[in-house]
Amino acid sequence: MSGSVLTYTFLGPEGTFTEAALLQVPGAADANRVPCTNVNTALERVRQGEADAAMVPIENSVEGGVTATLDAIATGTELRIIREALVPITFVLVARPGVKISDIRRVSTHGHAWAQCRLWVDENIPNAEYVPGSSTAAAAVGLLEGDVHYDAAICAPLVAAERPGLNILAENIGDNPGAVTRFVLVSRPGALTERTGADKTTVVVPLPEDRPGALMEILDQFATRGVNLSRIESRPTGQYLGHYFFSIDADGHASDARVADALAGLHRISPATRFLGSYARADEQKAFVAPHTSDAAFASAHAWVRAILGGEPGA
Ligand SMILES: O=C(O)C(=O)Cc1ccccc1
Repeated sequence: MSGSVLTYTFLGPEGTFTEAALLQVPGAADANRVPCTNVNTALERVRQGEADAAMVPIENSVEGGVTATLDAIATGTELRIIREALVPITFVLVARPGVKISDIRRVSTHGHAWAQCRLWVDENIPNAEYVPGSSTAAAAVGLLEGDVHYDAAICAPLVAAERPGLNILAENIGDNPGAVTRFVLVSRPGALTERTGADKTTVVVPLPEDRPGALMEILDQFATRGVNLSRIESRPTGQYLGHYFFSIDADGHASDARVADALAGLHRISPATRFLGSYARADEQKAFVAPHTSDAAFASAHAWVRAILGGEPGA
């Protein structure tokens, strides 16, 4: 970190979809942008205070949760999501000049990109072997750097456009034309981000063990308070077989009474529940709030209970 210029880490190198997400953050174009070879390193630099925030992929409309990110923010020193960004995803197949589609034996890219181009690969290069890459851009740049053991890469159109040494062999090769990836900007815990009225709250809830109906109890905390969920995923804690946590996105902000009440309920059921932040929704969609779950309804209910406890006649 240097002076007032912010430092952001991201899953690099230059040209990843993650960098495109970072560039949506106001001021990021003029900030210090530090590419990292994996999500863990990007987050660790924030934990160590070497960067102000990290942009990392968290959820894909085709492939689902990005497990490396879900796991990295669920454990270790606490972090906070302060912002989200949505990036439409389109893929191209690139190779060195002279290489034809029929020459391709091995293809490298990020695992999520490979998973999203399955139909095109099966139809056009069915015998191609997959070589895992740390990112789409790293796979593409590798082709230019020489001694790699693959003949083609799948990456963003921008990477190819910026590098004359890469030939585009096929465009729009993603199986789903509407594919979108959601990225989150992750910082160290600090003041809660401001409520906008169109917010999202992310929590990690370890599932209490040997308790019938524990998952239903967790979901009930949201349901009875009229809080809609937009993502729920179970992940193994990695400690032993059968031990899981749930990673959950809920509509609303921790300062909304219905969300705060749901958080308190989660803490009672599972005291190791981790609050990962409340932040503005990228699509600016406001949550539907039923009258009986509004802030006013909670305030009136709490006042009524206080009156009872104070020995006043109940209304
Ligand atoms: O590898 C990249 O470019 C990334 O930013 C990760 C990724 C890969 C595939 C889809 C969306 C994000």
